Amino acid sequence: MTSDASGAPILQARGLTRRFGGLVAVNNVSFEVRRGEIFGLIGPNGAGKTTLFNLMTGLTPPSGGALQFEGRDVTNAAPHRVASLGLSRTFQNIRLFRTLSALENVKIAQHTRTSAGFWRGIFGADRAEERAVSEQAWELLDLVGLADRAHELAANFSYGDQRRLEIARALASQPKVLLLDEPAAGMNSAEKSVLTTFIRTIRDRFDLTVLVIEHHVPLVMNLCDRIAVLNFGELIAVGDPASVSRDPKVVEAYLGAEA
Ligand SMILES: Nc1ncnc2c1ncn2[C@@H]1O[C@H](COP(=O)(O)OP(=O)(O)OP(=O)(O)O)[C@@H](O)[C@H]1O
Repeated sequence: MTSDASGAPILQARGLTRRFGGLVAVNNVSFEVRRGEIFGLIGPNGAGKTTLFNLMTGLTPPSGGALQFEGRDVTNAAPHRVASLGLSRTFQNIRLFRTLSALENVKIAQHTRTSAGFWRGIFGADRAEERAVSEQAWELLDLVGLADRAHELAANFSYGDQRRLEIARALASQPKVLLLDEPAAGMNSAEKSVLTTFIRTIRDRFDLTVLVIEHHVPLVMNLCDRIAVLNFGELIAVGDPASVSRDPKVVEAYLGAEA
């Protein structure tokens, strides 16, 4: 894990709250994420994990509280602003362009951050720019093990492969923080164990901070530097995997239910 000279957190949530009518999906949640760490977010179904990701990426405005990214207030920032500052994510329900190839999916994500823009991502930019974008896209596909299937339609990929393609696409925008919403969903056990190594590799290679929502507890315990546990919208524990897994509140709320 790396940290900047000041040791300041890269992300800081203070009292984040989101209500949907009478339901408090995220209730007064405060935590800090350190630069370079792999930070897990776990909790039972409906605990508020995805809502918290949506609050952090501007998809859902908070009902209360504040969020800082690298010391900047991003509490009410729109998704494109959050993305341009360096937060990129994948989704629990995969959001690929299903009728485009793997390569085109990655290229479009690259063009959303270049001056060329989204449409030139589809219709083509100038030669030099196109070559650079293409090289990076192939590199990312190679990294996620999909280079040999670059020209296949995303719709034809297995769940596991679609999730890897989503990660390649999220990396294409060169984020500082990568948020992964259930990256192991739909993966078999061999793919899950490869995933742990893979997430560590991309963290090191791209100097990333990684936040991960994941239901598969052994994977989270093995992968994460620290873990936050949500239950009914409230943060009930934050700490290293060993201390969190021993925490009686966690055992009762979540791990106990899994046993
Ligand atoms: N747009 C919405 N409108 C109303 N209620 C919502 C909305 N989004 C989420 N909720 C509710 O907020 C609560 C938290 O949902 P959320 O999806 O954040 O939980 P989660 O921990 O990600 O669950 P899961 O593990 O099942 O994905 C749930 O009760 C859910 O039904």
